[in-house]
Order: sequence, then C-alpha cells, then structure tokens
Amino acid sequence: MTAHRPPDSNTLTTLLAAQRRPFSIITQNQRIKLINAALCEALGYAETDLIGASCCRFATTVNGSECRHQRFFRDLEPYVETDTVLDASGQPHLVRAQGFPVLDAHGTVYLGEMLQLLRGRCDVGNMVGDSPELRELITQLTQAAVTDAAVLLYGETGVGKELAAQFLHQQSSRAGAPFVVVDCTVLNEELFESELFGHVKGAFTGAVNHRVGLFELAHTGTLFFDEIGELPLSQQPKLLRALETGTYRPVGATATRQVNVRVISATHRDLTAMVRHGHFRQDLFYRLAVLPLRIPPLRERRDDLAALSDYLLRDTTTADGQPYYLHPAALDKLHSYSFPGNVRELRNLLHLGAALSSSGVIEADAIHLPTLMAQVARAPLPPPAAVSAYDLGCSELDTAFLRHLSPVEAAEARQILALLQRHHGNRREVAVSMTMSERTLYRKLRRYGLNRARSLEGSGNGDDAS
Ligand SMILES: Nc1ncnc2c1ncn2[C@@H]1O[C@H](COP(=O)(O)OP(=O)(O)OP(=O)(O)O)[C@@H](O)[C@H]1O
Repeated sequence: MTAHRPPDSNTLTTLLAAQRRPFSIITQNQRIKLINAALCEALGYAETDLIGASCCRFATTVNGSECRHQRFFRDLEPYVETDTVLDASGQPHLVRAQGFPVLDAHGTVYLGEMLQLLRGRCDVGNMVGDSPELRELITQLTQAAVTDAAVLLYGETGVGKELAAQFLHQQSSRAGAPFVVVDCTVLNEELFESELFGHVKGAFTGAVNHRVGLFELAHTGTLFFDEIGELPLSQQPKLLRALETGTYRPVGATATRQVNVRVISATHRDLTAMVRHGHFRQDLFYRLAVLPLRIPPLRERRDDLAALSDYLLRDTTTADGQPYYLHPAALDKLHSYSFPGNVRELRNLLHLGAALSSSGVIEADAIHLPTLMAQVARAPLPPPAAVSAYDLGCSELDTAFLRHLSPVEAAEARQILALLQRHHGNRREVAVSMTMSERTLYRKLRRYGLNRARSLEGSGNGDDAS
C-alpha cells in the first residue's frame, strides 16, 4: 500500500494517513479530492476511479434531492448516517457514514467522510506488541470473548481501546455478525433516540424516511459505545432501559422490538469519579462495567515500541516502493518519550519521520518529539484585555487534548481557542466569525475538550456541557 500524496495537500494527506477506516475528502463543489487505501481496499475501486468523481460516485441511488454532502456544505454540521454503497463489482454494502469538517493549511473547508462497513468482518488489525502487559491484555480479552458480559475498556486516548473492542468481537461467537460503533461524542439529546433506536417515517419534522437504528444494525453482533463518558446524563436512563430489557422502541413507532447485542464500551475518562460527582449514572455504570479492563498507556509498555513501529511503518514506502526502517538511535529517542497520545501519537511521529527522510532509514533527527507547550505556543496570542477563564482552563486542556488530535483538528482547536479568547468567551460571536452554527461550535468545543472552560466575563451563552 503506498501513501496517496499529491504535492499540494500535505495537511490533508497527513489526516488521510491517520485514518484506519475507509476515508474520503470531498470538496465544496462535491467532488472526491482524496481517498485512502482502506477505502480502495474495502470497496475494490482503483484510486483513478474515484479521484475527481462526484461525491455520490458509489451511492446506490442518486435522485434529484440534496445528498448528505451538499447538506453538509450548507449547514457545516457533522453527521452520522446509515447508507448503502456499491462496491466496484456492483455489490451493495451497508455502511455507517460519519462526516465532519476538515481544514487544509490555508483554512479551506472540506468534508471528511469515514465509512464503517457494517456487515461481515470488521477491519480489525493485529494487536501488535511484545510486552508482558500487552500479552496479559490479550489473554483478558480472549477470556472475555467466551462470555457475553458487558466489557468496559478504559485507558488514555489513542491507547488502542477500539482496536481491543474489535479484537474481542472477532474472538467471540458473534464474529460473523456486525460490529457497530456508537460514537457517543456526537450523540446529543436530539440525536440520541433516532440514532440508537431508529425512527419511522413522519415521526418528526425532517423524518422523511424510515431510519434503521444502531441497535437494529448490531442485532446478533456487538454494539461498541465509544467515549461512553460523553453520553448526556439525560439520555442515560433510555440506554439503561434498552440494555436491561433487551427491547427498544423506534421514535414514532407503537410497538417495541427485541434486540440481541453484546455491549462493549470505552472511555478515557475516570467513570468512577464521574459517578461520584453525579455526572454518570451509577446503575448504568454497573450495567456497562461488568468486566472492566484497563489498557495500559504506551509508556508503561515500552517493550512494544519496536514491534509497533515496524507494524505502523509497514504501509509507508519511499518513492521507489521501499519500506521505511527506524535507525536504532531513533528508536532510543522514542524510548525516552512519554507518549501522552499513545499509539496514535507514535503513528503520527513515525509518519512525519518518514515524510522527512529521503532514504528509507528514519534517523533520530527525523523524530520530532513535541515539547509540552509547543502546540499551544503556536496559537495566536489573545489581546491583553481578554484575560478570561479560558487562559486558566486551557493550560490543562491543551496538553491533554491537542496532542491526540490530527494536525488539522489541532489547528482548528487552536483557532477556536484563540477566537474564544478574542471574543471574551462569547460563543455566538465565535460561531459567526467561523461561519458555523452555534450547535456545530458547541460540538467542536466538546470534541476538543474546550467546553469545560468558562468565561469570567459571563458573556458566553452558558450552554457548557459540564
Ligand atoms: N497494539 C496495537 N497494535 C497495532 N495498532 C494499534 C495498537 N494499539 C493501537 N493501535 C493503533 O493506534 C490507533 C489508535 O487506536 P484506537 O483508535 O483503538 O485507540 P483508542 O484508545 O480507542 O483512542 P480514543 O480514546 O482516542 O478513541 C489506531 O490506528 C490503532 O489501530
């Protein structure tokens, strides 16, 4: 597999390289700009079939109405939708499409769309590593796989929680059935029920079609609640009820439906502390954490570094098709680092190292370890008068969040933070200056961990999630 690397789009291709799932980048005039190798592999297309083609190139039906890509560029609202796409041989596949804005280095907005194929084998990679800690984890996951117990995977960001969940699913008797990811960061109060339980046509304004919910899609398989700590408190009783009874009712339907799913959830938060502080329901916590499994951070299993580096570099080749290798001094340098962004950060460092190396050997100099505040320092300075609680809040938030974001996301997070400071925390003004709705801004604040900070001046619109 070679990297898709047109010369003018380094920021976007870095983002693309960071995606394990089928991923495409779509322009404002609804053309496919870039795709990753996972998309070609999953659907059997050649890159040349898709680049420059219409955004709906592999849709099953294209009618006169607005497609989700058009709608995205109208509202700039992230979305999660179920759809059917055609592979190169014309076979339909049920997918979950997740779209969100991405920016290039010049600030041009594109749509990034990730596809999750919902039937058959999920795209599980290997759980790579030689450390005793990783071997112990694999043993625990394999033991958990023979039960149907709810597993809670917890650990820092980028540590491999989703990969572990896929591994568990693949080891279980449900391996031939769907593995469906529920991204709790996008499940706000409006979306929760129709996303999870589906809705019938006409259930509410805008429900122009029947929608299959994630519970139904995961029937007989595994439902993976990613970032479960982000689930709004108000929606938690609805999830608990569905899990306790094994039934749910689509929005607008009269009858309930039975469902048979295995539940795995994951969080980077301390859920027990959230329970103590009343931010997460205790009864739901016990329901989800029948088998709690901690995934240790990479700095606690440095023995994995060599094998992981080889594995993560396997897809990256030099211009003449040779694989990249780490020089021993470069590996030593990696050993000295604490990896707050864990395996995802290792992968980004290696890909950058490869991009900076002209030969196939990545020397120590090509490994750029971030200094603690390096990314924050690049953000524009706020005007002196705008000293607000963001200044206090962001010192913890930046280091915790920015490092695990893709370069494009980190740039956007810095931009939002700078605008919040400039506008004294007034979200409406920030949303206007970014030409996006307040709802979109609110989701981004949550995603980037900026929603915890509050304005001292009290001029924000006060809709913090906390
Ligand atoms: N042991 C491993 N072997 C190979 N790849 C791994 C391993 N652990 C993690 N990765 C890779 O690192 C990246 C991050 O992993 P993953 O998305 O599973 O982390 P996560 O803990 O779910 O992150 P987040 O908390 O941000 O959702 C993925 O590309 C994944 O394939």
